[in-house]
Order: sequence, then structure tokens, then C-alpha cells
Amino acid sequence: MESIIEVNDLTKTYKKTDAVKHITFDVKEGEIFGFLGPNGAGKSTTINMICTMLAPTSGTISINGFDVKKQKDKVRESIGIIFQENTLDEKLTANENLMLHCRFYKVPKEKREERIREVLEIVDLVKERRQRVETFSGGMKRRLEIARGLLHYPKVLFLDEPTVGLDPQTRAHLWEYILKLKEKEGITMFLTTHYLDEAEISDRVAIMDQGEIIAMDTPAALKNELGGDIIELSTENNEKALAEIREKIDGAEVSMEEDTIHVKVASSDAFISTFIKTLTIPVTKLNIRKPTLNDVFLAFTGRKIGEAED
Ligand SMILES: Nc1ncnc2c1ncn2[C@@H]1O[C@H](COP(=O)(O)OP(=O)(O)OP(=O)(O)O)[C@@H](O)[C@H]1O
Repeated sequence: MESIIEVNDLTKTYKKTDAVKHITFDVKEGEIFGFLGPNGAGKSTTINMICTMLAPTSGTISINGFDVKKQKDKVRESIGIIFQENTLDEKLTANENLMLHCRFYKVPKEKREERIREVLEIVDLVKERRQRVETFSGGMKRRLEIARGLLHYPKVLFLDEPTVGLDPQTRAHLWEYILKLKEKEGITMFLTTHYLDEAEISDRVAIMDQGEIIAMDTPAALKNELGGDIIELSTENNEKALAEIREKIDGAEVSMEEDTIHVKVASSDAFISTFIKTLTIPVTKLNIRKPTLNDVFLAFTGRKIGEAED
């Protein structure tokens, strides 16, 4: 697959902060690329530089073959951006919002109606197009913003925390639309999120922490790298049980969090049979699961993504 975004040795230094430190990566045409990290990791700073809105301190970026520093207009024609905050005009109808954007992006007059209908069909808002945006639900507004981002046929769509502030059901719906877009239109998508479950949708994920990319691969490969199973259990005396597991079971990585003991093992089958024979403290709760991206973040940084934000 061809690269559509190439970022090379990119840095951004503010007076007191190295917000982005020498990052290098590429995004392939047609993929969903997820940028993952806690608040303050440097995600927005990186996106802003890629989208021509912020000048890098050093390094190079090209999008669709255009240099971000020297060919800003060409880059801007190649991208669509969905910001974190709502930027629609609430007093206008969906159609009027899109018309305004067509003018802004100089979509030819005779093409506007047709193009607006096309993008509204993609996000399922054709029927509602004459309604004022202020009457829309949060999810409908996000979909309209996506439609607007698509009006000028961008090659890459940037979605910065697209589901922030939406309820779980609306979030799930929005992801369905995003996947449909990838499949039907073949648009490359660059998304940031700090919801680890949402990053699973990505073809590849880059995990960013304190201005650096600390891991990058498919979600499956990142999780496989950790290997094994994670066992979560509670007992009648967690302190004692923790000591017993440490003492009696070889090769188990053990930690305790609130009232749950976490044990990382190569194979849960082998662990459970030894465990039943050796543990003397009664178990009150037991759960076996595969690693998640949260565990990947924890393994790379020593912190959970939530803790990293505190
Ligand atoms: N204009 C600025 N001036 C000085 N420091 C800044 C500026 N913008 C960002 N920073 C700092 O750079 C670092 C990275 O911030 P950035 O907003 O890129 O993180 P983020 O991963 O996008 O987080 P969020 O999800 O909260 O947007 C932070 O330490 C932030 O305080």
C-alpha cells in the first residue's frame, strides 16, 4: 500500500514544553490510522502540524505527495477535518451549513446540490436537511460535521476525538458510519481518541505518550506482543492470596488494583490447574480475558491511560 501521509523526525517545542519529540511515521492510503494517548500526550499538536494549522519546530510532513510547509493550499484541498468542538452554525439548516462550506471550498455552483445530497446520503441525513441544526441530537450534529468534511472529496479525513461528549449508543452508531465511509469511499482516516476500545477499529494504532510514539502496529499485533491471558480475581484475603501466588506460581506477573488481583500468565489453562491445587484462600470472583489496548498502554508506560491523564 502507498503512503498518503509521511511524517519525518517531527518536533514541536514550546517555551516550556517539548510537546512533540522527533516522531516518524506514515499512514497508508485507505487505512484507518488511530492516534492514541492520554490528554497532553501531543496528539492535537501533531494533528495541527499535519493539517497546516501549526508550524513545526523541525521535521517534514507530506500529504498526498504535497509538502505541508511549501504547498499548504494543495494539502488543504487534500484533507477534511472534524474538530473536537462543534463548529456548525446552529441557526442554519443542515443544507445551509453545507452550502456555506461549498462556497468556502469553491465547489462549482452547478455541482453543489448534487454533492450535498451525496454526503448527506453517506451520513443518513437526507430527510433532515431542511431542519435547523439546533434541533439535531449530538450524534446527528457529528454526522453532519462528517458530511461537511467530505464535501470537497478529501483524500484524508482527520477526526479529532470524534465521539467526545456522546452517549455510548450514539458513539457506537458513529463508528458504524465511519467504517462505512472507509469501505464505500476508500477514504483514509486519521483519528485520535483516548477511548482505548474505540481505537480497536483502526487498521493500525500509534500510541503516543509525552511527545513520543512508544508503539505502533495493528491492534491485534500490539496485543499479541503482550501474549498470554490476564486473570482477574478476588479472594477472601487478597493480601495473603497475592503473596501465595507470588510464592507458589512461577512465571506469573501479579499486581493488585483496588479489590482485584491481576495475574498475567502465558496460558490460563496451565495457571488455573496449578492455582486450584495450591491456593489456600477461597476465591470469590474469577475472570479470564485476553489483553486489551489498555494493557498494551500499561505495559509500555507502566501506567494506565486514565492515570496518565491525572
Ligand atoms: N500553545 C501552547 N503553548 C504551550 N504549550 C502547549 C501549547 N499547546 C499545547 N501545549 C502543551 O503541549 C503538550 C501536548 O499537548 P496536546 O494538546 O498536543 O496534547 P493532546 O495529546 O492532544 O491532548 P488532548 O487530548 O488534551 O488534546 C501539553 O503538555 C500541552 O500543555
